Amino acid sequence: MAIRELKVCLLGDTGVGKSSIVCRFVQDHFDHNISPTIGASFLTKTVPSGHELHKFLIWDTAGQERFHSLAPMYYRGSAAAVIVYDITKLDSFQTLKKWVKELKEHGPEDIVVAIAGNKNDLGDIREVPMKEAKEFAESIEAIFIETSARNAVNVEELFQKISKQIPPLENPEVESNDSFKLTRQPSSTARRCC
Ligand SMILES: Nc1nc2c(ncn2[C@@H]2O[C@H](COP(=O)(O)OP(=O)(O)OP(=O)(O)O)[C@@H](O)[C@H]2O)c(=O)[nH]1
Repeated sequence: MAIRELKVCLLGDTGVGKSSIVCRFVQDHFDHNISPTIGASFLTKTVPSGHELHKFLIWDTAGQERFHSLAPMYYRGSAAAVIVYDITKLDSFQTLKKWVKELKEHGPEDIVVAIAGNKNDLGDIREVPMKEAKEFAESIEAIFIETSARNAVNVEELFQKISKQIPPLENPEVESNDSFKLTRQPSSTARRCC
């Protein structure tokens, strides 16, 4: 079975739960006291997708404004970007829109964009209506899903949806032989997610 390496980056405001989503996806773990990412962290996970295996090379970026200028290193060459907002923070949805604009202007042309409304376990203090976010996602032809890293809701599904959006290889043999050749990845300050 062909293994395809797919670079994926996570973008979004600080505290929306990017690292927690990655941690849930890769290690099925949630840490209430997770610390903010410094620079970016890198993790991988391989999942089956049709007749292929998708090895996600996941760059979890730091949401703090002081790290914003590093982001192009992570979205450059990405097959997909997951832009995360916190459903309880309207501001984080505005930040998401800025990321969409930046990706459109400077990101890879064929990048798959997924919008994740995280912390949906906190629906009683919701500030971003699901309908509004869904309509926005539709308007830019992005994947949309609400997640809870805390309760393990829709995190696997988020990455499955991304896998489905990636067109299958026309010549799997070539990629299969190449599957362990990595393009150079930018260095980063790695952080244990959990
Ligand atoms: N209730 C709830 N809390 C969550 C969820 N996901 C993350 N959190 C909490 O939100 C806080 C921030 O989570 P992080 O994963 O560090 O957020 P981040 O987006 O990676 O933040 P930066 O690294 O600063 O960019 C932590 O206290 C998490 O425990 C969730 O689904 N539900």
